[in-house]
Amino acid sequence: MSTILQLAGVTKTYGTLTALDRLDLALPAGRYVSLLGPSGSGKTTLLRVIAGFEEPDVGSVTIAGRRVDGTPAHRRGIGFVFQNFALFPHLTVEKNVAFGLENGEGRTMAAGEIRDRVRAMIDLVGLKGLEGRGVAQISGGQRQRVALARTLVTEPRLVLLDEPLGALDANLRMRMRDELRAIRERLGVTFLHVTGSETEALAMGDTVIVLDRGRIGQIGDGDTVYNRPASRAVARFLNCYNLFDGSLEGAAFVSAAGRFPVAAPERRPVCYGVRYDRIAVRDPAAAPAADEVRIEGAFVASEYTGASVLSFFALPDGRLVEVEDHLSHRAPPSYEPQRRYGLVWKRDDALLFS
Ligand SMILES: Nc1ncnc2c1ncn2[C@@H]1O[C@H](COP(=O)(O)OP(=O)(O)OP(=O)(O)O)[C@@H](O)[C@H]1O
Repeated sequence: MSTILQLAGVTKTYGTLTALDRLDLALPAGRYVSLLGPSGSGKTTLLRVIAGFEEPDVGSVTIAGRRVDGTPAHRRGIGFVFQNFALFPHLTVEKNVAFGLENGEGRTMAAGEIRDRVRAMIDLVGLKGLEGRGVAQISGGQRQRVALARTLVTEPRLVLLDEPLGALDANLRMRMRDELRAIRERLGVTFLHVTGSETEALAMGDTVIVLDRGRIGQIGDGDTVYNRPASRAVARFLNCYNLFDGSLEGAAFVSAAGRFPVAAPERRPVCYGVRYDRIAVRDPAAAPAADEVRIEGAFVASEYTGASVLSFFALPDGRLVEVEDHLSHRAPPSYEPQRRYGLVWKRDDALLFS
């Protein structure tokens, strides 16, 4: 598979702050890539460096085999879609989409060809019939599609999307996720999509990149990142793991929450993680099976998140353990406030981080 984007040793500092730290990255062509990371981890800086709005202090940026650092943004063959997409309010949907083709540098496309390409793109993003509307007379989701069509019509090889769904309500956001994936597949280009939402990143990306303090914390398919986060920092960011700091003592990992038996680890772990949805809630009198780990916690509260229920249990030292019940698997749980429960998971479901 060919590489559409390659970064080698890219560093970007602002004064004493290192936003990107000797970052290496190679992206295969024709993929949906989600870029995820905590606030301040460098996501926007990375997009700006790729786009050419910022130059790296050190390192190179190569797009489709051509080194582009030092090349102005508009000559890099990249498209952008941002959250606050500024459409031209006085122009129609069709004119907005045509803008880049009619006004782009060095373009000499015949009017008929422009019209055909614009119409085809409007069709592709699902706006057929709205060509003549002003962009003030269409919905937020439709405006988002105009912004996308306007970018895609110039046939970029790489499209950078910075929180493009951030301004949409939850329902529309879900629909647009599917549409963005479908549109990308039809065009066969690479999308690099920055999102603050781990569920969005895991749901949308063929490849998921997690940035951690200006470096790649992990890159892999969504399943791998979700099931096997590469570090404590990545697991913490995914927001679906209970993490216990501690150390190995013989055949157990010992933390303030208890002694958890472990299989012999390769390296000395300093953190033990168990995913919210790997924990079963049992009667406190029930003994665990030989391959299970068990602690006790008092039920505090539950929170519905749509497809699942998240329940919080307080351990004796006051820290909270989170348990997720997927509603497709069973009826919603009902726990008694303050009552103590056994919290049980399989020993082999736990992850150790060194
Ligand atoms: N123009 C700038 N001048 C100074 N510092 C900056 C500038 N742009 C970004 N930074 C700093 O660089 C670091 C990375 O910022 P960046 O915006 O890339 O993070 P991010 O992952 O996109 O965060 P968020 O999710 O909050 O948007 C932050 O600490 C930020 O304060």
